[in-house]
Amino acid sequence: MTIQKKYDGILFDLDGTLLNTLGIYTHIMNELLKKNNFPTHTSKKYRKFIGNGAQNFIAQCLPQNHRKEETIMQIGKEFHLNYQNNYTTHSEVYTGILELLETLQSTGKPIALLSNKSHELTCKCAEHFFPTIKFKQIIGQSDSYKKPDPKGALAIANTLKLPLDKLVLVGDTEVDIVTAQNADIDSIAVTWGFRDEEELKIVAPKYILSETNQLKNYLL
Ligand SMILES: O=C(O)COP(=O)(O)O
Repeated sequence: MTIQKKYDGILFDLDGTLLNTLGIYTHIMNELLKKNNFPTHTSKKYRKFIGNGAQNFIAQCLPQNHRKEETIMQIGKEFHLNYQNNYTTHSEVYTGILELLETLQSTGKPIALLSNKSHELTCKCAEHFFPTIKFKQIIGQSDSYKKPDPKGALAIANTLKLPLDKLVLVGDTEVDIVTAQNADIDSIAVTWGFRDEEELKIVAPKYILSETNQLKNYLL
């Protein structure tokens, strides 16, 4: 696909785009499900459950007849606590991503993080997995921000002081692409994360890429 324009600022999704967290979601959730005598899932199944925040993730992991708010909140609390204690494990930066971020940084291109992982965990993961990267802004999920609400993307645009048509959001789920569309910025969908090309095509991202090394042609 030909690239129509280069961008002055980049908003990255975290899970499934920069960081492969499928292992930690699978590990923690299966432990919690076992503890509560609920059936566990394969990582292939978990892949589809991630992307729309912790509460939504937990609801989908539970058996249909146990999705009461009370149960979701209780398992959610334990999930968050376990994640906080183990966020450095069972997760890895996708090949080539750290080098790409370092190159973007060295060229002075501003980069930011916009995630539906809790704000606290998003910041911790950024610091641990990308210690050399100074993200201009990090926004994780909170009462104020949750993708696909465009508020987070617009707050980043404001911080970067860049017009919306100079920005692009790179993400791996339909929630990311719809967030970009809601904010009126371009999107690049990537297929190395938690969704397949067929699923991403439905929401019509501007570009779809299947390998991390293709990103530099669009971002640098
Ligand atoms: O917790 C999630 O829903 C995943 O977070 P993400 O927005 O970084 O993909």
